[in-house]
Amino acid sequence: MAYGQTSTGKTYTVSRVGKDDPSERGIMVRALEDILANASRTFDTVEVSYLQLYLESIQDLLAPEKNNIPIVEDPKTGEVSLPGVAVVKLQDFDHCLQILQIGEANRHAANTNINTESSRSHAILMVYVRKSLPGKTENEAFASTRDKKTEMLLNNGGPKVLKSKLLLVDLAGSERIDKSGSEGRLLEEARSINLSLTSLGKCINAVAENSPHIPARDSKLTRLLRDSFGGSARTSLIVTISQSARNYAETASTILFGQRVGAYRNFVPFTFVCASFNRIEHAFSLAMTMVNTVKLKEEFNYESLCRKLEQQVDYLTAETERQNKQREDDKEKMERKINECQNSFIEAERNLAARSEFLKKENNRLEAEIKDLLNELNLQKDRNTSMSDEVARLEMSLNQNKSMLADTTQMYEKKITELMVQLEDEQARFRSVQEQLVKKKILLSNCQASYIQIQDQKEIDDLKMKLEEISESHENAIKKFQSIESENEDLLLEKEKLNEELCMMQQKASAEEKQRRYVEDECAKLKRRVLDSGDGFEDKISYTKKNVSEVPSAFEYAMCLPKAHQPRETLSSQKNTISKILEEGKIKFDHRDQPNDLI
Ligand SMILES: Nc1ncnc2c1ncn2[C@@H]1O[C@H](COP(=O)(O)OP(=O)(O)OP(=O)(O)O)[C@@H](O)[C@H]1O
Repeated sequence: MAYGQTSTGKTYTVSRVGKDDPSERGIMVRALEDILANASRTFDTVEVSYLQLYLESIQDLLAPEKNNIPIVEDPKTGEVSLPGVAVVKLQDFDHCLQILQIGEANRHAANTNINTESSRSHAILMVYVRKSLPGKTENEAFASTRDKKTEMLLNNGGPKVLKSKLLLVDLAGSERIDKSGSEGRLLEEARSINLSLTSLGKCINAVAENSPHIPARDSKLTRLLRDSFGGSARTSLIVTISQSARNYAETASTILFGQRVGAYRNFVPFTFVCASFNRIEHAFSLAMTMVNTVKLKEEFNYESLCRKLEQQVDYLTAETERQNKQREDDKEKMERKINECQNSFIEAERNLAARSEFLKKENNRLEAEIKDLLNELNLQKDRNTSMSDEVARLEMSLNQNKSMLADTTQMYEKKITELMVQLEDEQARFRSVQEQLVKKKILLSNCQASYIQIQDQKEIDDLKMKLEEISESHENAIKKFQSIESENEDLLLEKEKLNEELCMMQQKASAEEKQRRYVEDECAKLKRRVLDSGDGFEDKISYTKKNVSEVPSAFEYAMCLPKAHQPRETLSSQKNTISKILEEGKIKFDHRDQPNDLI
């Protein structure tokens, strides 16, 4: 075990790997080198585990993900084991260096994580050596390498295995908490380290005093080292001390600890290593010298130590005064800063109040604006409703107009049919008049023929008179026929006009239908936009109104309302013409009924 104040060279002495320079190697490497050199590759195994104990938690340095490893003690043998911890079998010395390097790197990484160069954990290298001892007849080649003990075991019987364990412990540095001024996590670490070191000291004291109870359960460190106290175990301690006068108190307590351990009966060599020595070999030689010296206590000059301690007290008092003064200055500065902060706080509060006032006003204004906008929206909604009513009314009137148009068209068609019937009647009557005319012509020619035969002048005169009458009536009939023909032509023209008007009206009706659909679409769009937002609603309403206002004039035109006088006049003239024709037809009828001799 290496024990000593922090930064006095424990890690330097114990754990350094010194891969490239053998003189840089610590005790761990040197011990393993020695063990491997004396082990048979065929029959012996050398295994290692490398752990660190930080804040009462055991971490595997060869598999750092394994943390908080439990300690198990065999109640019978008292052997300590760590289930789950990595146990690596060493192949050769190079492999051993690799393993120790890995352990060192993981310990360094752990220290960096807790942001310190100093080791705040206890590092423990466990070396398990198993030496196979072949039976008497086996492998005589190894006879020369056997020592007395082996020989003795062999003489006792068959093959055996010699088991041994070496623990190399780099303890965390002890420190005086009041002096180091550690706080927070550092304080917690220091407490944990000091606690474990104190319980280590207690255990050693107990062993030294041959006490029946060893308080090994007080800390994990002592539980881990449980099987190293007493029994067949041997313990060596390396004590590291600082050469600085400032650390005399710690140095003294470290040496006292070493002295206690020195009283332990199983203790083997007692070693001092001083960090002021540059080479470890020098330190060892000094240690060996120290082993043979008398009690350490007698080595000390307490008067000079006392003087030096007094000097240290003076220095510390001056330092305390200096720090107090600096604290006073800092306090003044802080008070000034607090005042400044208070002023700026008051200013900020004032600004906040002004800002809050402004925000209140702004809020009121916005609320009023929202109210106006809501009113406007309601107004727009009303307008929208009235627009919808207007659209519905227009739709209704359009439907009515449509039905009226259909009625009018039907009426005109009926009239046309009637006029056609009348025309056909007139044509039939005209044909009968023509037939009568032909008959009368024949009659006239017969009369002329009979006139030649009539000698009587009177008869001739009568006949002449009758002839003249007949000719006259004949001419009248021709005239009437011509007038009927012209009326017939007029009627045909009238019919064509009516057809044209009907076509026009149908076209206008379809145009109106389109107009109506367009208005409906516009209304639907407007409804949708009104629902989405009230923006631009006024413009759309006026646009729609304009479009809608044009609709009735087109209807009026299409439906022959007051603007369209022409078709109505045509209709009355048609009626007149038709009644004329009917009268003429009646006259013809009357004529037909007259006796033939009168004609
Ligand atoms: N014998 C020595 N020769 C030269 N340098 C040394 C010697 N011993 C220690 N040092 C140096 O002193 C410093 C502190 O040593 P080290 O880290 O080994 O101390 P420590 O006791 O392990 O400290 P801690 O307990 O805080 O981890 C290191 O820089 C180391 O190189």
